[in-house]
Amino acid sequence: MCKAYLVTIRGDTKPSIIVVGQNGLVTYDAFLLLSFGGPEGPDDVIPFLENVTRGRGVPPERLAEVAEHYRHFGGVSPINDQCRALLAALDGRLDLPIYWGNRNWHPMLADTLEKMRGDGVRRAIAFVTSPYGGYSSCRQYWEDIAKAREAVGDGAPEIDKIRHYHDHPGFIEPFADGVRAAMTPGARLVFTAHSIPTTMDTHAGPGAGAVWTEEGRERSDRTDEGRPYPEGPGARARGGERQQQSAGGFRYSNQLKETARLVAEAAGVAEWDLVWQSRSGPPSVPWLEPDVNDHLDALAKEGVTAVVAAPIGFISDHLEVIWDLDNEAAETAAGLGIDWRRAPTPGVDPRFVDLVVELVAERVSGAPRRKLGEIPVWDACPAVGCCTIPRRTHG
Ligand SMILES: CC1=C(CCC(=O)O)c2cc3nc(cc4[nH]c(cc5[nH]c(cc1n2)c(C)c5CCC(=O)O)c(CCC(=O)O)c4C)C(CCC(=O)O)=C3C
Ligand SMILES: [Fe+2]
Repeated sequence: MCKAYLVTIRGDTKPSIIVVGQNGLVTYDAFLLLSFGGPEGPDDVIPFLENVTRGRGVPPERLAEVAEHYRHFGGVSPINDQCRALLAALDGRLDLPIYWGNRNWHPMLADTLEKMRGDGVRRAIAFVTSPYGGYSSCRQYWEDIAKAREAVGDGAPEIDKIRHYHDHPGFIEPFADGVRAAMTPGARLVFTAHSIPTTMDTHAGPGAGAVWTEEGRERSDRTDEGRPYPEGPGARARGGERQQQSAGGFRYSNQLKETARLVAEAAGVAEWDLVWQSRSGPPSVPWLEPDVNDHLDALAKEGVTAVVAAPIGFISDHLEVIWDLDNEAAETAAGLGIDWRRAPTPGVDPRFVDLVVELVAERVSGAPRRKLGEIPVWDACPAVGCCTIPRRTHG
């Protein structure tokens, strides 16, 4: 016996019907892999970059620079084959038909939802290829879903998004193995993640989102989130210092600090840094710092001669990993006489593939929630003001 409820899902314009099974769980009839997308050839590069940066105020010079990074790889982003590999690894593992849609390049999410509607899919559970909260890594995907559903119109499938998994053992353990294998005595462990504008971080998660009430008065929805995350012994996480003075937000940098701490603990490494990479904004707009290249400079001055980098901001070897780290940062390190090693990303490590299967099971059959950290996670956005930011990231 099933019950139907009328609910409003975050980001959706219309209320939708949720079918809840006997056990009180929502019933899904499809699985959706939701990713960033990337060009698949030289002609795709510019239109892809235009999709990524529409309405964000990214200057043409920055686009030309990033286009050049893609051209080093024949205009092909590695992210698509990584999605295909994950889909192949999931084949036969889920009791649901599997679909794939992207934010910025084909297969575009709206086309996928159209196909799903044609196949009779009513409600799907989506796995997003970013483990973290924040505007770019979470809320923007909710917005993409809402926009794609609107484009498809009547009968577009309802989409729920799987929770953040930054502290799931299936994400932590592959990184920890890679770090353990790469560490040498005296090497410094340096975690990296995509930099974001500091305002995006101060507004990440519930707590910092000021919302307008019906009376038109501004108020803040505050929860436990928003307090500075305690740093582990020996840890020197950089960036996001302003959280000491503020009561809200910081879900992105706080989750990254937690991931870093968990990976370091699992790998048995006492001293580590968390720094940022792939910044794209102008100097006039503050983004999370220090940049990994500046940090290498500082480490060289401290006398560090070996670095192990672990790109915990990414689930697989995105362009940011193979260009910004494996080329740019590696070159910086070489110039400073630093021995540079990079730990692998999870990719299709069997534990990471199991993580996807497990997170689906969590939602469809109430399997226990496995998480190693203390920062709470939710199945849906908990607050109206979650991760709101100014649209323009470049001033
Ligand atoms: C937090 C975060 C993630 C992790 C979460 C997630 O995975 O979603 C991420 C992932 C990715 N970012 C990617 C590529 C790009 N990001 C850009 C621009 C930006 N990223 C930002 C943040 C993030 N980005 C921000 C604040 C901007 C400024 C403009 C804006 O506010 O949107 C630009 C425009 C040029 C530039 O400005 O650099 C490109 C081309 C690719 C594909 C890589 C591949 O092809 O393998 C992936 C996985
Ligand atoms: Fe990005």
